[in-house]
Amino acid sequence: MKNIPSIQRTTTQPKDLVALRQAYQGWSNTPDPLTRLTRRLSTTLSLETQLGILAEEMGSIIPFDALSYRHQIARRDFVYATGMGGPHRCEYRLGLEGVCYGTLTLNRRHKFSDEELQGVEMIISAAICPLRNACQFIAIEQAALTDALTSIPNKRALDEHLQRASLLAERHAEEYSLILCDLDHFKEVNDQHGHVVGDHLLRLTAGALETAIRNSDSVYRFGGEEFAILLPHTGEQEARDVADRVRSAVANLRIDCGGTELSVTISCGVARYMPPEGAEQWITRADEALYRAKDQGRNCTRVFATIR
Ligand SMILES: Nc1nc2c(ncn2[C@@H]2O[C@H](COP(=O)(O)OP(=O)(O)OP(=O)(O)O)[C@@H](O)[C@H]2O)c(=O)[nH]1
Repeated sequence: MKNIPSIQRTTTQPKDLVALRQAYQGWSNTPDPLTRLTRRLSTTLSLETQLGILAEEMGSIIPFDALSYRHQIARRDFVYATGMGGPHRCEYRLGLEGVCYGTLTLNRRHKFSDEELQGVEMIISAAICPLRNACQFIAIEQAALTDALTSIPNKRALDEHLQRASLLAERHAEEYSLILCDLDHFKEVNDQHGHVVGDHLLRLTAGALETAIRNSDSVYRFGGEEFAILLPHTGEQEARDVADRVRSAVANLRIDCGGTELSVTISCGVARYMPPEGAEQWITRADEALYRAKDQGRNCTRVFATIR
């Protein structure tokens, strides 16, 4: 027969198996602190868990009073700290192949000796690759939850947060409201001024929405020209006030289109979470309220009214 590769059977050499068994026993029972550290670090991609392991293994060799780590990953500050400080400090910028993966600081009441500092550096060298992997994992997770055009959380992030909000609302009898906002006649902006201006307007709108809300609220890009705002501890009336504030923030935006100034409006639909409905039904009710706002003239807010 043609085109069938011949498979050559190889036999395992008993001596290889013996060597493997010995290596495994050495590896699993190793008292070598660097092997133990890297083995433990390789079991997780959680940066927080890795830093806990690093602090434990470091502390068993070089005692310290406090260890802290700081890094900005995907526009967010990641901070880890354990123990209470001391006046003596050694600080390391963790770099690999020209990329920084955070700053590690150790504090102690007594000065670090040169031998101890060398020890810290050896431990960091062994830990840097797993730490880099954990940082990259956070960045990838963040990217999957972020809208590439506006850099605000995307629909996937909204779905996750709505699920959590509906659970919390039921467990703690807390009020949550959702606003869906949709730019009015956005197609005309694209048609008349082009997609570059349309994209710019979407970015400006995301910024205006973020500025118009409280720190505890969050904005998401829900779809093309549609945004969502999740408001914890907020009832219908308060949510309507926020929606009106958002509308006026968007109406105040101005885009210079080479001599002419472009301005836009946005319509908003509000729905308070009604247990025990799920996230999907909650969105559907906010969408119904938005549909009414569009249908009744745009640039207005409509609330899916509930009876308490
Ligand atoms: N520039 C740009 N346009 C987008 C993007 N996503 C969706 N759109 C456009 O947004 C427009 C939405 O149009 P419609 O759904 O008709 O809505 P509208 O023109 O805003 O009308 P109303 O919502 O009824 O007021 C379409 O032309 C899409 O192509 C994007 O990322 N960038």
